[in-house]
Amino acid sequence: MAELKVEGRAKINLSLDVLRRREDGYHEVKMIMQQVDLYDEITLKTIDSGIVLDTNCEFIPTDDKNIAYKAAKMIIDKYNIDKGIKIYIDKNIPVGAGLAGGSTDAAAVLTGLNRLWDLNIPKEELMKMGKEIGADVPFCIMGGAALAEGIGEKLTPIEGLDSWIILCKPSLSVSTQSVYRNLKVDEIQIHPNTDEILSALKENQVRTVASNLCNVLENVTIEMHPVVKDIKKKMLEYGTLGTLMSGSGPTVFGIFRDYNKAKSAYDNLKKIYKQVYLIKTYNTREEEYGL
Ligand SMILES: C[C@](O)(CO)[C@H](O)COP(=O)(O)OP(=O)(O)OC[C@H]1O[C@@H](n2ccc(N)nc2=O)[C@H](O)[C@@H]1O
Ligand SMILES: Nc1ncnc2c1ncn2[C@@H]1O[C@H](COP(=O)(O)OP(=O)(O)OP(=O)(O)O)[C@@H](O)[C@H]1O
Repeated sequence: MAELKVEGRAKINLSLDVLRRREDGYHEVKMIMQQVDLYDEITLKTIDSGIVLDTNCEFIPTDDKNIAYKAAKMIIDKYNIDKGIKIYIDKNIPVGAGLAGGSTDAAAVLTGLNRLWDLNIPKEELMKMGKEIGADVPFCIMGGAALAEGIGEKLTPIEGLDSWIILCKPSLSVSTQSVYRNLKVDEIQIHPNTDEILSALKENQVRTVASNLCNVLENVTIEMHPVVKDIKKKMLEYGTLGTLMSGSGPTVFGIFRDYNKAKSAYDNLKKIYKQVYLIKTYNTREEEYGL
């Protein structure tokens, strides 16, 4: 039986601005997304019929509530596939962390099944399908780094950041919906300078990117979970160039140019927090794999 392994990478938000609340409850955003080299490994195996999902992670559903399952169902229904699929998710990305862990699994299933079953679905169509599953899914399909607008689905590929990243997640999960719900768009005090970050990225000016990091959801999550602020403080104490909460949180990332400084900060954070990762940004786009 045909089998394929696909990697689904996590993302961080170098900036996240919210422009307005829409009638449907979603928010119009303007954000800079960057993939990082922390990934779930998804194994896809063709079976006679049905969708079977299994994982090494006790915190995610294995039925149709798993968005990777939803992605497979969407492909099977839309393209009248007369086969089934067995999905195994080897999870490395923390769950409910602001790192698009679920979205990237769904994206990996969409692109993976397209390849496994030679469906030749254009990338734009896969991204459209992805948007129906979640706002972060189209970016996870595109990969690399992008300016994201609309609800996050209008993507412009950009020059990515080349640096070491430390991710530090406190032992709690955050519901993205509750963070957006608690955001008062009219009362946002400081908005990111998105253009400044974009031009710094073009020149690979890591320091300028690091000093302009800004996420308007950060204070909402800090209000609920002050530990996010503590981690940011520690990151600065341990020498990061800049630190920010990713997405709706609660994961905090820190940017480092120098590996030795990053390693020393990692060792120190590891003494306090359980989920700490030292990784690099990831800038290879999926076109380079011929997906
Ligand atoms: C916080 C980010 O991760 C930043 O990249 C995204 O904006 C959220 O992306 P996501 O988790 O893929 O979002 P979805 O799964 O589509 O939506 C989860 C919930 O977040 C809220 N949501 C999401 C995206 C958006 N632009 N506006 C919103 O208000 C909605 O209440 C929605 O019910
Ligand atoms: N394949 C999946 N991986 C992780 N979580 C999933 C998956 N499918 C469904 N979920 C559910 O989605 C919720 C959020 O998980 P996820 O890890 O995607 O959050 P996140 O990292 O905050 O994502 P985002 O940054 O896109 O908001 C969890 O409650 C989880 O049970």
